[in-house]
Amino acid sequence: MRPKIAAGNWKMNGTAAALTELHSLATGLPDNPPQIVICPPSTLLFRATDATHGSPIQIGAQDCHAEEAGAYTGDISATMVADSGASHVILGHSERRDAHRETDADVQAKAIAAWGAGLTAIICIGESEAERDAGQTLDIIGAQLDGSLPDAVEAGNTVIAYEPIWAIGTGKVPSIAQIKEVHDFIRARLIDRFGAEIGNALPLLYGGSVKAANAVEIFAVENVDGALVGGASLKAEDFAPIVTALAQS
Ligand SMILES: O=C(CO)COP(=O)(O)O
Repeated sequence: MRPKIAAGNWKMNGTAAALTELHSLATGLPDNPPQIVICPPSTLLFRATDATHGSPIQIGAQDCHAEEAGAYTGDISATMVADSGASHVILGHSERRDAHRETDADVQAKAIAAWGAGLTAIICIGESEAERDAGQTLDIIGAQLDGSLPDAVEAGNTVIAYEPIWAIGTGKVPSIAQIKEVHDFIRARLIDRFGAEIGNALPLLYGGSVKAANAVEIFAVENVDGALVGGASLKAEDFAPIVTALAQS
């Protein structure tokens, strides 16, 4: 059985005042909560792990460098992320692939660094609107998967997040058939490369304008094991119903 995962990506949002959202979220969880991973900005990592200590909420970073230490002004290493008590790290988010020119090879190197520090890598892939319109979605997704995932993937060290770029922060969500098509494709590609045991064990998250209002139908899709949520993860009152929908799926 694959774990169900409700992950929140706070992006560049949140000062110390936002830590109260973690307390609120922790006190309102359903009886059998899924895995919950909140990824605040790196300035909050240590305090977020303190704030969620003893609760089922886990903490993740939004990026890490591929090197363990060195002259990389402004970056943080996987070792530093793990030192904060965080358990996960998002890698290859489309905003970093775009604004920071991250390539599949960069993402692959970062995943290896993340695993070396004991972190679970949440590896993001997704097509642009132009690529979808041109009928290239599965080619793009396949190439990103092939290039971003290292060979040494294991069931417990990696989560894949499918986030169509055109659905991020836009309120536009793919149809259920489109989500199913891509998730089934990813599952088949993973099984093809890593074998049935690992390929079937890797959790696949959908991301892009997930809200309480659409969570139930998205979580009903086969091969959707949870969500990577941006805007609706910032407030406990918005994220809690998504967590509950996943618990009940
Ligand atoms: O990019 C996302 C999560 O990583 C999705 O963001 P939104 O949920 O705000 O569309």
